[in-house]
Amino acid sequence: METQNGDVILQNSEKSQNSMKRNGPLETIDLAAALETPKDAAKVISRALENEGFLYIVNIPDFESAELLKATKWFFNLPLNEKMTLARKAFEPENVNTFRGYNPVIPGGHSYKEAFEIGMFGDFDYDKHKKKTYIDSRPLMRDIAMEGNVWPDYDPQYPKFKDTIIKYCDIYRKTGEQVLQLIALSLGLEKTALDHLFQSNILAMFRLLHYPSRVNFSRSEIPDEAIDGDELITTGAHADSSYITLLATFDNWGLQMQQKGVWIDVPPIKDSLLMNIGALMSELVGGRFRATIHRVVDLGKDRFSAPFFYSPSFDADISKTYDGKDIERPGQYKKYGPWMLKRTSQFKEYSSTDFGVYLEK
Ligand SMILES: O=C(O)CCC(=O)C(=O)O
Ligand SMILES: [Fe+2]
Repeated sequence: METQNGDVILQNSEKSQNSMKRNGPLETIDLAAALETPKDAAKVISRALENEGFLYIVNIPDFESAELLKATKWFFNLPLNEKMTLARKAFEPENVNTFRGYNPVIPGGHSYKEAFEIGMFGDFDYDKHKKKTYIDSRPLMRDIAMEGNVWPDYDPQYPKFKDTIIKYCDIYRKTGEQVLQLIALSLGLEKTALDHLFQSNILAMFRLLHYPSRVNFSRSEIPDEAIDGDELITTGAHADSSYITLLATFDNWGLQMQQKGVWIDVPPIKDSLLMNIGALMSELVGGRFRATIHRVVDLGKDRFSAPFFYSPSFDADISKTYDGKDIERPGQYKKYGPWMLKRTSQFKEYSSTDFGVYLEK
């Protein structure tokens, strides 16, 4: 397997010079070239999303994964008590940030990771927080979704953390905007046809991840659900929820995607972002594109990654497919925000979060 994987990574780095060709098991698009020849890139995107459901994006202006990795490692290296000052309220009841911030490792599940999550609404605003609307003493979902970000204290040893993260939010977001237009083209629409979903106040989420390894744990400390044959799982099999996911895996293996029921390694490619789509985007395109199931396995060492979930505005209308057919779904949510919060509240990390009982539809 190692030789085979080694071959794949070699092919990938060779081919990344050469845009829009088949790239080992996955397609690649060159983002800078896609601006020049968007129709060609759109064809690659639709072929990839109809088949594997994953592709690489390379040649992303200003994207240097080493810079982002440095910031990611710096954050997770902070002492736990410092990180806990940024923890979401569910993990640290004295804190006021409910939706964005730090998620510590939760022992005992297939998911074994810590995360720092950043949204698109600037810094945490304590005055706005105090003015939140409550119904039966529970905050409105809309207010939670638009919560700002908490940041670690300024560190003169590494003053660039916040600026670097904001810079990468911007790079990912621009990449998302460009990819969305390529997707619109690939559906035979005008390139700006889907832009209205992402007009303002987008609920995109940037997530830094650190997976500590459990390989040296005793068997009794590892839950059965984290074991699949020889593999130790650190993020269980799932499809992403929302629209477009852009993922930096840095130089790490560990990501596996399911193809025809078989788990396939997704090799790292330097300075690339992996792209896949979530279940909602799959619905929006009438099932034409796949929201591919994937998981992460324990590599026997610390693993870092940085996904960005490029998600639309709270009020984006999710009731119809791109070609105007009604979408039937449990709960009949018509707007993205309530749908997303309902879905998020079902995840273990959010099980103790109060998302409010007032479900706008
Ligand atoms: O860490 C990774 O490589 C993948 C993470 C992932 O699938 C997710 O956060 O949805
Ligand atoms: Fe995922």
